[in-house]
Amino acid sequence: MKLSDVLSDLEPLAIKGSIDWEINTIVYDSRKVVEGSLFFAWKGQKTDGHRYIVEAIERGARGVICSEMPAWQTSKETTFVQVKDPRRVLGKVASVFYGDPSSHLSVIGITGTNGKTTTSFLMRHLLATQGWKTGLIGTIYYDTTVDRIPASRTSPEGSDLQQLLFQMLKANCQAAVMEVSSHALEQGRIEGTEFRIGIFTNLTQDHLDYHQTMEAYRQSKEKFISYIRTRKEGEGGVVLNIDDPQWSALAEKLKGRVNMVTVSAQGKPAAKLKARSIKYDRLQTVILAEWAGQLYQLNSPLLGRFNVENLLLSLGGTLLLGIPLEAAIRALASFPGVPGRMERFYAKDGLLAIVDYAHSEDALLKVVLTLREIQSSGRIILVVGCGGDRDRTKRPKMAKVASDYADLVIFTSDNPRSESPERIFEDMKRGVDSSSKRIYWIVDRKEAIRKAIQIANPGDIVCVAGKGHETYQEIDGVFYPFDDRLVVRECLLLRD
Ligand SMILES: CC(=O)N[C@H]1[C@@H](OP(=O)(O)OP(=O)(O)OC[C@H]2O[C@@H](n3ccc(=O)[nH]c3=O)[C@H](O)[C@@H]2O)O[C@H](CO)[C@@H](O)[C@@H]1O[C@H](C)C(=O)N[C@@H](C)C(=O)N[C@H](CCC(=O)O)C(=O)O
Ligand SMILES: Nc1ncnc2c1ncn2[C@@H]1O[C@H](COP(=O)(O)OP(=O)(O)OP(=O)(O)O)[C@@H](O)[C@H]1O
Ligand SMILES: N[C@H](CCC[C@H](N)C(=O)O)C(=O)O
Ligand SMILES: [Mg+2]
Repeated sequence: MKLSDVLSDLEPLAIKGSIDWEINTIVYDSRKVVEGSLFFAWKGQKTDGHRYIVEAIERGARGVICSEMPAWQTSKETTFVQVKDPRRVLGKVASVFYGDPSSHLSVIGITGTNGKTTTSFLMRHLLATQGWKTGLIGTIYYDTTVDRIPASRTSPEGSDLQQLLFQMLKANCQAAVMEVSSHALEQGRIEGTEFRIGIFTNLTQDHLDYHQTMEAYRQSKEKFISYIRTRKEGEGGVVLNIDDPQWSALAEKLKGRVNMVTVSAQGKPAAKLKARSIKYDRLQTVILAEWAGQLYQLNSPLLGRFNVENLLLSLGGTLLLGIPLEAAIRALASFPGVPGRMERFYAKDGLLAIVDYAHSEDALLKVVLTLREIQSSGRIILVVGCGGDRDRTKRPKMAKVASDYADLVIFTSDNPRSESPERIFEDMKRGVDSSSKRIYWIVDRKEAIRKAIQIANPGDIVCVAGKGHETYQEIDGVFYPFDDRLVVRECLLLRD
């Protein structure tokens, strides 16, 4: 494909050089440039991509898309196209370059603060059991059904996303399930992608380091609506969790304009799909759900009331795709779970340890409330920390939830990144009575987990929250190997 073929999608402000040459590949990182690349340069938070234009040209970039034309001349023959926002056009151009893959796939996007990964795994499982070959893009990995690569971010940059969708199409996938983060919506990473279904989980505090206010955060999530295909009659649709006040307001706004399935784990009468009763123990959850005036029993190995929300949302997605509800409900019983989400481990003496990914106030609250409900007499021992270089205001709130609801808390490190763990502790201490005898502060996460499992009695539950599936501890730009699940297993063995 030639540069001239994507020019209208670039919405150029100015062009210097030839547009009559074949694009080999589309790149936004100078370190990945190869001969014949079209390099996109934008001003980021850490650095300015324009600084790397020379390097990109030296590596073989044939064209540069930038927001500021360089003042200097290159000795090589390079085309410069000036656009208003290079990042926002990246996805669109890449979608044209890769043959508009999303228009040939049923793309199901999931957004919201918590539950995206869980709902996306559920959705893929449901589609797979109906014989749909389905790719997956999200926090844990990108799976094209041919390749599975660990994810660097929840929602990939525009050109990476289009390439993944293209590979899924090449592998004869019918569908792709994707987590859509608020960062992606804000930065336009999903430009050029057409979604058949959009699922909205919930909206609670997170990422205020990036969005500053909850209103800005909400607005970024709401942008997702405009990417959902509603052109043809009966084509696209949205699934909204109306237990969340933000999404129930959105449901009102969208009424009559798009196909919609509203769900409620709290059994709200206005919801189309709602839980009428929920029972669960340490092993499974049993839900009586109502749809179109009929009751259905749903059994799931997933633990926790919050997972009822995720289960109903995924069923809502399959309903919009025309999959019979009975078949989907049957399939849910065999769902194997999500790595690092309420993942259970047992010691020989019966001690239950749970590894979970709760790293926001709401998620942590939902998790400890679940543990309270399944715990009969023993204690809840919680190991948790707060991430560095992330929303500082959630730290005292997370610490308060931990100390209010758990019997014993060991606060520790969770990816301190460029911050000192002690300084993160200071922020957390604002939410708790740090002199409490029920609270320990141990920077070394391995030590913290070891202590929790060591002091636990067989009837207690130890919950290690925040890192879930992660296999590293990020300190000062270095990713040290670290896996809560491995450490927990190791410590449980030591109890024998
Ligand atoms: C806040 C944010 O979204 N940051 C991402 C963003 O950074 P940025 O635009 O500010 O870019 P930058 O690092 O300043 O660099 C500017 C440009 O120079 C380029 N560059 C840079 C160095 C070089 O040698 N050559 C070069 O060309 C970069 O590729 C980039 O195009 O674009 C970069 C390139 O794609 C990402 O690496 C970076 O992710 C950082 C690592 C990150 O931590 N992002 C997190 C917060 C994130 O995106 N999270 C969401 C939500 C998670 C969830 O809730 O599930 C996600 O979708 O993962
Ligand atoms: N529906 C829900 N409501 C509240 N909390 C939830 C819900 N589903 C999951 N959680 C909690 O949030 C944690 C993260 O869940 P999950 O990974 O599914 O969400 P996510 O939206 O993908 O998160 P992230 O944006 O960090 O990738 C879980 O480990 C659990 O503690
Ligand atoms: N997507 C989230 C993941 C947080 C995971 C937690 N372990 C942390 O590092 O805070 C983020 O990047 O903010
Ligand atoms: Mg996720």
